[in-house]
Amino acid sequence: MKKYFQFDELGTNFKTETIAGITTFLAMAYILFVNPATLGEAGMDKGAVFTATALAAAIGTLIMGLVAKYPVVLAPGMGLNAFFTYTVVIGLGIPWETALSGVLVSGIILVLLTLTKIREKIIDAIPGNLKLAVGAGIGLFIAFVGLQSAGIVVNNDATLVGIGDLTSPTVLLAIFGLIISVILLTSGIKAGIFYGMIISVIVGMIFGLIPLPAGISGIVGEVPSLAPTFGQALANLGNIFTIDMLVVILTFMFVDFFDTAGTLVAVASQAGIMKDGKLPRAGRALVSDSSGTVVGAILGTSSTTSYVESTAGVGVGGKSGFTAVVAAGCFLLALFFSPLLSIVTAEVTAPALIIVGVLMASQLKNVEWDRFEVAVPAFFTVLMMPLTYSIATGIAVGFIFYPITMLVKGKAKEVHPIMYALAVIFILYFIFLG
Ligand SMILES: Nc1nc2[nH]cnc2c(=O)[nH]1
Repeated sequence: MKKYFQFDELGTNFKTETIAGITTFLAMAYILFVNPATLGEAGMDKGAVFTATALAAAIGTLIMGLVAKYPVVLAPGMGLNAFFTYTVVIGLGIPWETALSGVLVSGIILVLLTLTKIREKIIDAIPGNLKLAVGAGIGLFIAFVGLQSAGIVVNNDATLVGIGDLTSPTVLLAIFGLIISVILLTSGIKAGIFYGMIISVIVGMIFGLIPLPAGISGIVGEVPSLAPTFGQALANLGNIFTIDMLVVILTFMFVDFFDTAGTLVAVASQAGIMKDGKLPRAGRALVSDSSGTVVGAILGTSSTTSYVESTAGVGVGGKSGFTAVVAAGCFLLALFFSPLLSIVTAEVTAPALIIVGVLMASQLKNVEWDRFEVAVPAFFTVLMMPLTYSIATGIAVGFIFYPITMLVKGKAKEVHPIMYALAVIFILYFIFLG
């Protein structure tokens, strides 16, 4: 095993890798509760989504650890679960079953694009600044969703948004959870989000905002049935042939594509496994990521993706695929803790959304802001995602601005032909569908 995971070459060992795997798991365990809460709003069965989330995370992560041998942990992403629920199901009125078929198709296309090496070519064609901006913009979008679900940001008819009722007990509980998580993370406790949630639940129970669990059966229990969601993605494939679904599938693909590219580079650089500025075994890592999406869609969850929180485990020394294998084991164990779903409410999960926003937005530091021709498309990509409540719109606006500013700056040759093609596609998208 030591040899398979190249412990000696990487300068790591069994104990460090195990601690790293547990650390990353704890840093992202919130998704077990946040994902059912978010997809539940789309009408999906929360128990089934819980099981699908844990299994998709475990299977995707196991493939990443064993095949690509990266210390990267996967789970259903918070950018795309919000897009799935709020834009696709609630906004466009598409049934969740059909939306799951869209996730499945996006995953299959991504696997095919990777196997044919087209995916790596497109990743190379997109300027680094825009890849960073997409990741950061998704972060802002997630944080905005979190602020709303906490009741901290609310509708205002004059200004569109405003501050919520800060005397409401549930809003106060969310603010308390946010502050506690921030304090823990700032003190260097990697699982700060997770511990913050536990503390909020306890405080919520003390103040009567959250029901007490009924003994041990309120904590540990049977694995919830997958029956309500399993296979729906396959059964509804016939419903995806509409223009709306075409745009939805392209968005799922695009977002997963950029998010994964940015996250893999960020985690691999931190782990010191980049070679000559490139990802070793890039194809394997990308296929592992997309396979997670395919498996997850069949089980019953929105797109599975590589998590920025993997940096938590890498921060404590994780370097090999064994870190991922340990985290995958933790997700399997977590399957037995579904009764906790009823006590992890929106006020408890909202801080997680807001803090993941901070983690993802940190990529902004690497954007070349002093180059105006780059700053403009990067800025619009980031800003338009929360303001239009659409990740796709953010990507589209940024990608339309990029060739324009570069052309005017006399740098037309630096823009890859794929980028011109994408700009035209996005302009057509706004004309005909916007
Ligand atoms: N990269 C990434 N990390 C996450 N952590 C939680 N959600 C996400 C996501 O959608 N993408």
